[in-house]
Amino acid sequence: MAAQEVTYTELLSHDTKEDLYVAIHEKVYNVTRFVDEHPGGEEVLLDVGGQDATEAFEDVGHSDEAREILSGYLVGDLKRGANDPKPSSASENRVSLPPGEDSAGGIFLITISPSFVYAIVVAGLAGGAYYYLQLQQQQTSA
Ligand code: HEM
Repeated sequence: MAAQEVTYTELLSHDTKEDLYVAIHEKVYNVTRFVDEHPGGEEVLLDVGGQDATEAFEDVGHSDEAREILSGYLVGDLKRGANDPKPSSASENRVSLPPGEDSAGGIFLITISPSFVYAIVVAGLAGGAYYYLQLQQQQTSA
């Protein structure tokens, strides 16, 4: 089945609560039936209705579940004409990032730093204990 194409002009015309399209990562979604269910409220969805919502969607850091919900409302690919706005640089960058790269970086820092601190504390304790034992030995042999 060939993917349906939605022109930018057509996207713009679906900007009301009763008929709401958004574009995310160059795909167009009909989120009319989702507006009332959106955990982030209807207002934010109406704000980006009929527009490219990639940046707004990604800035919030939506879950994989949110992305799955989204895929259920797919209409087709966004078709930009020569005079239509280009994707914002932020959305382009995000498309090229492997999914989860941001959070993976965060997890890496969290797992590295406590173990690093732990290693320093253990080394310090071991060194202190060794020094203390040496002192005691010197005292008893004297
Ligand atoms: C159009 C497609 C969208 C879908 C399918 C969607 C779906 C969801 C879902 C399922 C959640 C619950 C948390 C999570 O699973 O991440 C959520 C939360 C949220 N969404 Fe969206 N969202 C969409 C667009 C947007 C846009 C364009 C904004 C603009 C700012 C937005 C703002 C928020 C906010 C602020 C929350 C957090 C609500 C809270 O935790 O109180 N969403 N969204």
